[in-house]
Amino acid sequence: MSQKYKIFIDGGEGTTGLKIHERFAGRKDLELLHIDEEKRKDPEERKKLINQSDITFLCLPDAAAREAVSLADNEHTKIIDASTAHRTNPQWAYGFPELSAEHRERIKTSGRVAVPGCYASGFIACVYPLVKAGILPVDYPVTCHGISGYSGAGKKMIAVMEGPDKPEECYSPRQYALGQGHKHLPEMQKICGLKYKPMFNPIVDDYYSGMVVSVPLHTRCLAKSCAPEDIRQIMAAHYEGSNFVKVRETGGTETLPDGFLASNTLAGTNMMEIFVCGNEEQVLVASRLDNLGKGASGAAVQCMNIMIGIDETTGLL
Ligand SMILES: NC(=O)C1=CN([C@@H]2O[C@H](COP(=O)(O)OP(=O)(O)OC[C@H]3O[C@@H](n4cnc5c(N)ncnc54)[C@H](OP(=O)(O)O)[C@@H]3O)[C@@H](O)[C@H]2O)C=CC1
Ligand SMILES: CC(=O)N[C@@H](CCC(=O)OP(=O)(O)O)C(=O)O
Repeated sequence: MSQKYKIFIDGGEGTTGLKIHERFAGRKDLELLHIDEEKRKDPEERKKLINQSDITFLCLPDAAAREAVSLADNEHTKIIDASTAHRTNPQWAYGFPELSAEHRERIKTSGRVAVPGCYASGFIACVYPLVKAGILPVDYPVTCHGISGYSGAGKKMIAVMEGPDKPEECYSPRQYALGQGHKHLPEMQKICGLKYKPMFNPIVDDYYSGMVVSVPLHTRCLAKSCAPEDIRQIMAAHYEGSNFVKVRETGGTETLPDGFLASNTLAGTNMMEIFVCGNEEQVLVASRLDNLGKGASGAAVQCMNIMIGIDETTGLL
């Protein structure tokens, strides 16, 4: 390989940034640009490296991600942003290539790619195909439940959960965003084309990473009456041929040991699994993924691979 892509990870010492570093181990087609430890928050130094790079990853809080974009002052550098800052910005590609050929093409040709939120990835994976197929009406009052490992909240929560003064309540699952203002709601609604914001009930639990996102549906309120197997077939057709999104062969609880859908089994991978369970009246569509994998660093590297023309089936992730 003659050309090496110059890569800078802004926020490379954070949870998502470190996972991207891990994914790059052994990649001979990439040259990583390193920032001095003491200058890693210095806008001048970050600006220099951003503009030297072919591709910069932003693994930063939203405000710092916006600042980083403003520091890029050349036509060449492509930016892949893991934060929430640009996910509903029409000038940015939404980095979920399995949604449609148009999404994949936009990622391939864009200089600015926003990586989907972790819960948002799980939700959109379940809902987008059903809206597109005309099964889920856009004015359906959608509800969503999510359970995530604590790494989803980044370094600060990891320090609390793994520190010596871990509060007693952190040994239990904790529901949050109770006021229905979670930061992923805008992208969930916009990308799926829903008329109303979904009700979203996230729970963070006492394990490191992995998540399950589920969407309960009353079949009588769908555009046409659907059994779980009909919905599973729609999902399977949508994701047919996908390397990283797999729709489980059999619906119902048969695919799940003891009927439990564990949240941590895809940790460390870029995989997502879709399950369709329930009965003629009530269907549950659920996705399982790693919040740090397909929900963050895996998705970011997958987008980069698409941008530089690497075949997904090579397994470089
Ligand atoms: N964790 C997850 O599962 C997911 C995270 N994301 C998103 O990715 C982004 C990063 O998240 P995550 O890795 O979890 O967060 P972390 O808090 O673990 O890491 C953020 C990193 O950014 C650094 N940082 C903060 N401000 C600046 C600045 N001005 N200049 C340079 N570096 C800065 C922090 O420095 P310091 O080390 O000093 O704190 C830290 O190393 C966030 O926007 C998050 O919402 C998206 C999907 C999933
Ligand atoms: C467990 C936990 O706290 N999770 C985070 C979501 C992390 C994430 O994905 O943030 P992005 O918006 O950058 O995607 C939360 O609910 O805010």
